[in-house]
Amino acid sequence: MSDPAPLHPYPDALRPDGTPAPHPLLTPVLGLLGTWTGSGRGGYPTLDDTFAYAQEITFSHDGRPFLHYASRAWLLDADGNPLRPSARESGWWRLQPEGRVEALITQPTGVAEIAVGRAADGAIDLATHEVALTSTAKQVDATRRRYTLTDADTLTFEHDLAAVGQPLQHHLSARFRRRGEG
Ligand code: HEM
Repeated sequence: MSDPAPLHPYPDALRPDGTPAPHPLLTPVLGLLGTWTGSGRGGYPTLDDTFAYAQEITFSHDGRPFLHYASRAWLLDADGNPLRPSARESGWWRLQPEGRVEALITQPTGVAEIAVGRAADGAIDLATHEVALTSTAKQVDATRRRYTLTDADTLTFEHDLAAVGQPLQHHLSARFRRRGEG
């Protein structure tokens, strides 16, 4: 008789040289695979102060031409200690020919973004195609996200935001190091 609760037979891979082999369309984003941790600073004209935060990001794949993306951030106090949980999001980056990316990203704040862009030469640039909001979400009109691999183990991130009546402008910048496995 078969096991009623079998392990998933197709676990996600966090490395380009793991199993399953990445789909060829993932070639322009292979450098992102894995878990990244780092910290950054953010702000917005509507906020009294800028803030410091830490963040963990994971990109994985299951052999098909999309990445699973998950991010969790937490705010830091002036001494760099955790203050409280902050933004979370997760989604799917669908890779198309010539490094074109279609990303679907959802947040627990009631925001669902579809972003489009391109991955090339270690940089991924995504801009909003459409935003859907739940009835209680804050107004978010657009974002722009730029990820840059400055070397194999270092990732930088810039995030611009058009929201709550403000035009597109800086919300976040961060720098991450690849977290070793095991
Ligand atoms: C690492 C990721 C992020 C961090 C650490 C972060 C942090 C913050 C913080 C600290 C605030 C001030 C309110 C509060 O204390 O919670 C804020 C406000 C806000 N953030 Fe972010 N955020 C992140 C990502 C995003 C993303 C991806 C979006 C939109 C797609 C976004 C949209 C907003 C909006 C709309 C506000 C409200 C501004 C206002 O009402 O004045 N944030 N964020």
